[in-house]
Amino acid sequence: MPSFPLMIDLRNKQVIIVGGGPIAERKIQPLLTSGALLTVVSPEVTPAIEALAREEKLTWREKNASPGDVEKAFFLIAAADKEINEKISRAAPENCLINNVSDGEKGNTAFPAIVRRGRLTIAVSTGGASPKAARRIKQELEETYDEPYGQYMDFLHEVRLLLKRSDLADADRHRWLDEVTSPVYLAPEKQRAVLDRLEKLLS
Ligand SMILES: C[C@@]1(CC(=O)O)c2cc3[nH]c(cc4nc(cc5[nH]c(cc(n2)[C@H]1CCC(=O)O)[C@@](C)(CC(=O)O)[C@@H]5CCC(=O)O)C(CC(=O)O)=C4CCC(=O)O)c(CCC(=O)O)c3CC(=O)O
Ligand SMILES: NC(=O)C1=CN([C@@H]2O[C@H](COP(=O)(O)OP(=O)(O)OC[C@H]3O[C@@H](n4cnc5c(N)ncnc54)[C@H](O)[C@@H]3O)[C@@H](O)[C@H]2O)C=CC1
Repeated sequence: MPSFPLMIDLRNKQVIIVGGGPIAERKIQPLLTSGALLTVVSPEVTPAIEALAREEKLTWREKNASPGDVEKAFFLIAAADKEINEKISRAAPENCLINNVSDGEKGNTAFPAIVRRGRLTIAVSTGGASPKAARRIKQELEETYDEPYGQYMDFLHEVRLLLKRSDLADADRHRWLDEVTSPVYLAPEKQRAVLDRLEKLLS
């Protein structure tokens, strides 16, 4: 499927996961911090999904999926076996986002491999060519964009907010915004120096 990458706000949206095996468990993982209302419909679930249900991080409906379970879905993840996935996908509302784990072409969304460093998100998709290659490329990116990038994003955010509030000329603002994208500013002491200079300049 020709696909378009997009960041989605899932807060308070109904996300229904049909099936509770290891693949459902893997798809649920990045959704846990999305603010979505997660419901798993499956007669059996993995111990990790059961634990999430106990912790009230998701709702578990302990049953075979039926059309009524997905009628309010904003996003359906069909993660049971092939036949069930197809049947339940047909019951989803029009315009529902659908991820079909047994046949990507039968849904309208695909999970990328994800690197997260605070506000930085890097998503890798191979368009169904090779999920294992997506994983390998993700691992390479994890080494390049390592843990300090999370804190660095907070610094960039702070700089940008300060500049937005300033009455600096556009050209000067852009000069600052360019300057701080240099990896030199991954170092907290360099960040401090920039923030001090900016605060003086803008006060
Ligand atoms: C289309 C897509 C739709 C979707 O599921 O969203 C899809 C579809 C399918 N995957 C299958 C198999 C495998 N998927 C993985 C792994 C991952 N699969 C992921 C995404 C996607 N998988 C979407 C495309 C993304 C892209 O193309 O880049 C990742 C990136 C994200 C995630 O799952 O979170 C995650 C790695 C994440 C990470 O490590 O970070 C492994 C590797 C392993 O498990 O070791 C295998 C076994 C090896 C193999 O088959 O290649 C099968 C056959 C099922 C069967 O055999 O029945 C189908 C069905 C089909 O081909 O249509
Ligand atoms: N997209 C991907 O990344 C990948 C997809 N797959 C595919 O994912 C699918 C699921 O894989 P696993 O989790 O390993 O399988 P699994 O067999 O361990 O899990 C299936 C789950 O579906 C539940 N289930 C069975 N009947 C149901 C019904 N009527 N309604 C609701 N739930 C029902 C079962 O209780 C179980 O929890 C397989 O079809 C496999 O081919 C496999 C590897 C990767």
